[in-house]
Amino acid sequence: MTVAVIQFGGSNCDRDAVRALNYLGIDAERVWHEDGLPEDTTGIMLPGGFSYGDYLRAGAMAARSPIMAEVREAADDGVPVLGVCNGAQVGSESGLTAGAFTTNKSARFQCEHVHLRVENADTPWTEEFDEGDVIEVPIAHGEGRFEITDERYDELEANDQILFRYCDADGNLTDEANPNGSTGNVAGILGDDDSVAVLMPHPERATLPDVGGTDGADVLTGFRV
Ligand SMILES: NC(=O)CC[C@H](N)C(=O)O
Repeated sequence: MTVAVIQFGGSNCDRDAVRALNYLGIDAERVWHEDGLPEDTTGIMLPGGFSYGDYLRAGAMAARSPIMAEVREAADDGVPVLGVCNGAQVGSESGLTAGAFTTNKSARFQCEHVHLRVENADTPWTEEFDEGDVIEVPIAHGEGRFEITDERYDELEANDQILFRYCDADGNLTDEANPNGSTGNVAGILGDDDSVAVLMPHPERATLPDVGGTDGADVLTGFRV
């Protein structure tokens, strides 16, 4: 079982991701996007960073790398795919998931710890949790505000595709707890299949006990399924 952590020019969380996955006993390796997916790929992580300097829109250029067609094919075959932060932006820009991540309401880069409420605990990424559980993980982004049409938002809700929402420490969905102004406090969503997920917060930065919190570990274990 090997998780391919795909590195684009400007990715900067690929090493952290491999380290966090390895710490959990999950085999993972960095894969340069031009090299294509290795044969033995059993999971795919799109890591955080600033692919192509976030030019045009964050994730827009990486989404057009030929490897993303392979990622889509693998996702269609049921290979788990997790996009984190810039990886979430790449996932949404490539159509793996709905909506878009746009400039934070503050118009600033924000680096802070946030609380997330588990909205759907019946997915590979959240099966260690119960619905309504609150976890604490870091965010670090300038373009993390989730935007989507009302119609598509209703579809996401109806299909249980909302994975995490920003909340306060008690699980309340307040405006103050929504760091970037995301529609419906949405922090993470599922693709058409629950084996595909994207989220703006960084579970890999909350996995190793010595770097501040371990609440993200149980998200990454989704790759074990
Ligand atoms: N940590 C990251 O992945 C950075 C996210 C992103 N490129 C932004 O600032 O919006």
